Formats: sequence, C-alpha cells, structure tokens
Amino acid sequence: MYKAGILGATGAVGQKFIRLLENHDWFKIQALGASERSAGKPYKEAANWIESTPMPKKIADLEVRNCVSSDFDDVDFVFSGLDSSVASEVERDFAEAGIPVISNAKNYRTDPSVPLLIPEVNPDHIDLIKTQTFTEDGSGWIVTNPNCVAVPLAMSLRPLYDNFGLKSVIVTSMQAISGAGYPGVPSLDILGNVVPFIGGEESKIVEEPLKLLGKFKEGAIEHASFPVQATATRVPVLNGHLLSVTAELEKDADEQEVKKALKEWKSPIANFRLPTAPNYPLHLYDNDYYPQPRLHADSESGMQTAIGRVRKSNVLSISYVAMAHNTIRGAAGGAILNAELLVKKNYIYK
Ligand SMILES: NC(=O)C1=CN([C@@H]2O[C@H](COP(=O)(O)OP(=O)(O)OC[C@H]3O[C@@H](n4cnc5c(N)ncnc54)[C@H](OP(=O)(O)O)[C@@H]3O)[C@@H](O)[C@H]2O)C=CC1
Ligand SMILES: N[C@@H](CC(=O)OP(=O)(O)O)C(=O)O
Repeated sequence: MYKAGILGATGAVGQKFIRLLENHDWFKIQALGASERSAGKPYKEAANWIESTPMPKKIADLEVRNCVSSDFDDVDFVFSGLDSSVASEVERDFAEAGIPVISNAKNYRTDPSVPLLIPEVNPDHIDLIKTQTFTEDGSGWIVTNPNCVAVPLAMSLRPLYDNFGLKSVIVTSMQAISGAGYPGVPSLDILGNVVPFIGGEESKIVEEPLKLLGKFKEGAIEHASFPVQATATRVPVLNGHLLSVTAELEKDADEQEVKKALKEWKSPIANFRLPTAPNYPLHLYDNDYYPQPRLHADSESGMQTAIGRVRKSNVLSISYVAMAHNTIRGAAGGAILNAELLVKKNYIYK
C-alpha cells in the first residue's frame, strides 16, 4: 500500500477524500493535516463530519497534524484539499521537501510547469512534471485537478474537439451548494432561489478547458485557442453541477454525428485498470429529461460525466447539457484517479 497524507483533512473536500480512501486498494491514509486550530486534536474532535456515512473508526482517533512538510516524513505523497488562501505556500513547502502533492486547490492550475489533469482527457500532460524544479532530483512535484465545472465541460468537449474542432463555447453552470464547502451559502440566500453569480468562478471555467484540451509539445502545453463565455450560477441542489453548453464547431456536423462522436469516444486509460476509473466516463442519455443531479450524480460512484439533450442549436452548431458530481468527479475522486494514474506511470513510489 502507498501511504497517503491528506492536507485540509477537516474540510468538505478533505472529508470526501477520507470516505473515498477508506477501503482503497492501493492507498492507505497515513496522516491528516489541517490548520493550527485543529492540529494536536484527535480527528473526531477537529472535524465537523458532514459525510452521510459514519466517520471511519481508524481515522477518528488519528491526531491532526500541522500542514508542514517536516511533520509528514512518513508519507509517500499527499492529497491537498487546502483552502486556497494557504495552498500556495503549503503545497510548495511539501514539493520542495520531496513530497509529491496532488491538489484540488486552484493555486497552481495555471502554472505552465504544473499538469492540470483529467486522466481521460489529457493523460499525456503528466510528463510536464519533468519540467518542475521544486527539487533537484525531481522527487517533489505538484499535479492539480480542475475546477468542478471545467471537469464535465472538458470531458464532454474532448470528443467534439477531436472530431470536429471548436470555434467557440458558451456555458451556463447550475452549481450545487456542496461546491461552496461548509457552512457555505446561507440558507436564506439559496432556498427557493437561484444566485446568478459565483465569485471567481467564471474565469476558471473560461481558462481551464483550454489548458486541458491543449497539446503537450516540446516540454510545454500549447493551449487550445477558442473563446469560452461562462455564466456561473448557484442553485438549491445538494450535489452535481449541471451545465448548459452551446458550441460552434469548426467542421459541419449534425445532431446524429455529434451523438455518434460522444457514444463512440474511447477513454485513453480504459485498459489501465485504475481502481477509481469509471467503466463509462461519458454517458449519453437519449431521454430528454435526463441527466438530473439528484438521479444521476452518483452514477459510476460519482465518477461519470452525464450528457443529454444533444440538439442542433439555432444560433451556433450544437447544444447539450452535461452534469457531474462536483465533490467526487470534480474534486476528491478526480484527485484520487490522478494519483492512480501517477502510480501507473511510476511517478509515485513507496
Ligand atoms: N467543495 C468543492 O466542491 C470543491 C472545493 N475545491 C477546493 O478544495 C479546497 C477545499 O475546499 P473545501 O473543502 O470546500 O473547504 P473547507 O473550508 O471546507 O476546508 C478547508 C480546509 O483547509 C484547512 N485550512 C484552512 N486554513 C488553513 C491553514 N492556515 N493551514 C492549514 N490548513 C488550513 C481547514 O482546516 P481547519 O478545519 O483546521 O480550519 C480545512 O481542512 C479549496 O481550495 C476549494 O477551492 C475544489 C473543487 C471542489
Ligand atoms: N467554486 C466551486 C468549488 C471550488 O472550490 O472550485 P475551485 O476548485 O475551482 O476553487 C463551486 O462553488 O462549486
């Protein structure tokens, strides 16, 4: 078993890591880290447990550590679910100490030497790690996973981009309240309501898919170059971000050709046997009422991106909706899948 630490273990994403790693075949939770407020306490006293399954017994009495690399010399790598106000400094400290960091936080996503990774979308970007200079021997590095809207957007655009090319994309996200962490959005703001703005979100939705769909050439990512227009909204849904997407394709394609491209798309990691990889990373629904967050966010253990309502657009080429579980596929589950690919590619070792 590989020994994993979790930074930000008391937060919403940290708790999801704990639940998803509880019975993992390759990874054992070795250490938990959080702020000075929590350090020194047993996990059960430091965390306000919000998962719907009980706190794992073997975790409850683990003492929470400070997020400093010298306190984590017994781990093979760390997952980070740190607050972005501290992630830059803390993640750099770990990487410089030779401890690989697999992060959810936004801080290093746009760094040209840091892979922004979705294994089914851009697995070759992993080798960008070799350009990082945190340690002389290459033992310390950072890999990030994307924003929770960028994930279903990039996964659904991958087959369209490869088959037809993209000229432009317009997306409106309807984002679940769990995306705002705990306690998150005040109930009086969100109950029976839609909030038409999420601070800082739209620029990530605009920029991250271009890096994800970019080409890895001569040690750098050449970003895709089509414009993306994003409107991010918060809706009273517990889990699952739903996106309404309209795209202009470079090559003409009708509804049937687009559906065929989505159905026939093959994941580049399908034969890797990674424990968290879904059998069907993309699922296309023909029922016009699907996908729905409450019904489908947990499909394939929360790791599937569901697509529906593919239809000709009256304005651009094609419209559809896409949906994925924001704290699993869009956060902790995505990071665990990244770690599995990194093991497979011999970047993580015991
Ligand atoms: N919620 C979601 O759907 C998604 C979240 N993310 C990203 O993941 C990260 C975590 O999000 P979320 O779990 O919702 O946030 P929370 O606020 O729930 O958790 C934040 C975590 O960071 C820790 N922390 C805060 N300050 C410090 C510090 N000074 N030193 C060390 N640790 C500190 C907290 O510890 P303590 O309890 O001790 O304060 C806690 O464990 C963020 O960067 C977020 O943007 C990414 C994708 C989706
Ligand atoms: N902003 C996202 C969650 C999040 O933290 O995103 P990011 O990982 O890009 O900071 C949401 O509200 O649903």
